[in-house]
Amino acid sequence: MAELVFFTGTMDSGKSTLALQMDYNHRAGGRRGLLFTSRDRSGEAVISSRLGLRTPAIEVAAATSFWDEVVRRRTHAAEVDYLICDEAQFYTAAQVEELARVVDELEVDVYAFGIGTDFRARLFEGSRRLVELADRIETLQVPTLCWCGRRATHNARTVDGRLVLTGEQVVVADIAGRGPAPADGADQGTVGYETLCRRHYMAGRTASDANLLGEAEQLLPFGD
Ligand SMILES: Nc1ncnc2c1ncn2[C@@H]1O[C@H](COP(=O)(O)OP(=O)(O)O)[C@@H](O)[C@H]1O
Ligand SMILES: Cc1cn([C@H]2C[C@H](O)[C@@H](COP(=O)(O)O)O2)c(=O)[nH]c1=O
Repeated sequence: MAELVFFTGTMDSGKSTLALQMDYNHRAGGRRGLLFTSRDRSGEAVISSRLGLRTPAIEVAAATSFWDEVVRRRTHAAEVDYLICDEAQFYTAAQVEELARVVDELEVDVYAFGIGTDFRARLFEGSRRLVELADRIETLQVPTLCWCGRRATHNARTVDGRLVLTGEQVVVADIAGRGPAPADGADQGTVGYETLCRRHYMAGRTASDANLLGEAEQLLPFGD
């Protein structure tokens, strides 16, 4: 029986790596699949892992129909056994519903990968629908860590290292300090992301706040 599985974790938790490993193993087992992504950080239609792997993928746009993509290939006698769907947080609820239909009516396995929540700790539309519809939800095994050493559970957006809570929901960028700053953040400071534990996310304390405080404490005029 085909299934819809949602693999989720914070940014940088290994989702794209796992997506490419799943594809590799299924392909090696003689199955045929299609790879999809949406707004990959590289700016290209690829699934890219920070471990250096990258594989071309079909870019998911607002008009993309997963049903049509599978049916068109099957009409031309091409088998499709599974779909790998990266950056699934960016898919619409209707697209996720279509993925569920592809599983149930076409018997195609769908493996979806994405972050759950945005920089305001609100579920993305695609992730919400996946949580609601998936047969299984798997949390990535290797935890990312907050600067304090606790497991990171939240994706904070930073501008010049400071946590921000205003802005567009979608701003494609990397963990702060990795990769080029996105063009739309160029004139307002450098936009990046940082994974934090809930305690430090709620307190709005990023690694650079902690460093600044550390430096400030070292400069305190003890003895005065
Ligand atoms: N140089 C490295 N050596 C070992 N592991 C690395 C290295 N660079 C990245 N990684 C691993 O890759 C993970 C990020 O993988 P990636 O698939 O890009 O994440 P995601 O898609 O969830 O954002 C990191 O959490 C880390 O475990
Ligand atoms: C939290 C958050 C993230 N994004 C973007 C930033 C990255 O381009 C992707 C996540 O990529 P990853 O492979 O999981 O590292 O999502 C965003 O647009 N808005 C947000 O709030």
